Amino acid sequence: MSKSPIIIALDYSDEKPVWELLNQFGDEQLFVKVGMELYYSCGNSLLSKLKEKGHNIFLDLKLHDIPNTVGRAMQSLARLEVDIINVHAAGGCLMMERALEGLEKGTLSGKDRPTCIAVTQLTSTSENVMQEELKVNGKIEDIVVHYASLAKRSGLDGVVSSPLEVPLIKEACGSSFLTVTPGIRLAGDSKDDQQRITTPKEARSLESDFIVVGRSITASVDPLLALQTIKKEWSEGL
Ligand SMILES: O=C(O)c1cc(=O)[nH]c(=O)n1[C@@H]1O[C@H](COP(=O)(O)O)[C@@H](O)[C@H]1O
Repeated sequence: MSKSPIIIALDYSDEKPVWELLNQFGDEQLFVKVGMELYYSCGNSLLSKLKEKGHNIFLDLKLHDIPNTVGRAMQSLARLEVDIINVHAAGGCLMMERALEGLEKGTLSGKDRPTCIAVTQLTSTSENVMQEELKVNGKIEDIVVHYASLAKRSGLDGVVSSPLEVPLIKEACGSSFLTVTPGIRLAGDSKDDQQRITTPKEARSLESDFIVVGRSITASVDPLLALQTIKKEWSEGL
């Protein structure tokens, strides 16, 4: 089964709106993202139901702790058999290496290890905030590429970044190093709290592997039309 390049962020705090949204897409097998808000409310039972429906899952918990804790947490999470899982690259190489080891240990025999990716700089972070609040000096694209290189060196499969940084990441880490890119908006949509954004078409042109889309679908008056528009734009971005 080929996985959809469009990952729908199910940013809800209970199950009801999840099924109200997904029912609008009929029997289509989707790639969905379960983040902290939904996972902390609905837990593993929801993941099982999503899998039963044939959906692919990105479990977005953005682990960031000491290497031992992250490694052991990943060992537990591996048993959930999700497709993608993530950490913060800011935790450093040892933490990312332990994350991967934990995932490998926890993956049930005969099953695939979840793809493990690292968040570089959140798409809600502007260069100014990164420099002034986080006291990370440099240009944001250089920092993103640096974190991507650390993730690659640690053996991870890819990173989360804005589409804007994808060409530089691919140049530094190779074309097969995965880029999963939130910060996606259709023309005319509100930026909300996002800072580094593109349209789906621009993201494809910049060679993102996957786009993560939340509010452009979930807050739309017509989520089905929004998804169709995103798919059309994606196909035009080649
Ligand atoms: O890891 C993520 O998925 C993520 C990383 C990042 O840098 N920026 C980011 O927006 N995300 C997630 O992507 C989704 C974007 O949602 P919208 O802004 O509504 O499209 C949210 O669920 C965020 O948690």
